[in-house]
Amino acid sequence: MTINFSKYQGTGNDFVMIDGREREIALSKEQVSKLCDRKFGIGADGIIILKNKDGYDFEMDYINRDGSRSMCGNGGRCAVQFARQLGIQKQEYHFWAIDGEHIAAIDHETRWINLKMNDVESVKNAGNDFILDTGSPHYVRIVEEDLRQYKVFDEGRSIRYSDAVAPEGANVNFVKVISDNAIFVRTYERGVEDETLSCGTGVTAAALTFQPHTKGFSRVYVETLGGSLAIEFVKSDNRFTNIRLCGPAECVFNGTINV
Ligand SMILES: N[C@H](CCC[C@H](N)C(=O)O)C(=O)O
Repeated sequence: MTINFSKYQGTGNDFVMIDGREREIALSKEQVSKLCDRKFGIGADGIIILKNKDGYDFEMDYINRDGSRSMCGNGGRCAVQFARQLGIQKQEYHFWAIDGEHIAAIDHETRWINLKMNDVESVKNAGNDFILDTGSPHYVRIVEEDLRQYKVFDEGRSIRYSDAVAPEGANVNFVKVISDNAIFVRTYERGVEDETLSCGTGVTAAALTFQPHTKGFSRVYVETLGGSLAIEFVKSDNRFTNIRLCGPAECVFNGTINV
């Protein structure tokens, strides 16, 4: 199958973007793996297929490189930018994803995309750690040591396959607090089965939980290995609403591939 694609990245989390609006794109696990392979393929953490959806500007179908599906926050920003590249020009984008409806807008000054994430109704405590779903399942651990030296892969993989998050598993986020409104986050991603340079739903989960006693509106600045992001939200009791994941999304190159 010959596929035209665009390679996008959102703070270093990278995706093969495919326009599936006029043509049904059905990829096998082997084809997904090949496209994401960093030596034998294009190289990406996952694939995003844009589809038509009645009542929405588009539907975003995110596939991890192991073939599993989930919502993807960085991917959602890239999908909006890709839709604009395809000629869907809107002030506000309404799209459908595996976890429901999302609204997004492009800030033409900063060129950041502000993506509304679905509400988070509860956070589960696991010892001093947190478990929550921000469109995909997340485990959040706040660390005291130097996060740049931390064994993210080993520790992350161990938690990802632990009973604490069985049977679906979870993405695992390690958080170093910088200040009362800034954190540094590194993430082991389920479905990629490695650390990624950033994880959108992950930094959202980290921002919501690193200060358990906040109330009302917060804007948290997040540093990742792949770049900077900001997360806004309103907290009341253990519920989070008006969650916005704000950050860049850029096209790296366009191409054609046989897979
Ligand atoms: N690997 C995640 C989905 C992608 C999450 C991440 N890329 C993001 O930006 O939210 C999972 O299967 O739960």
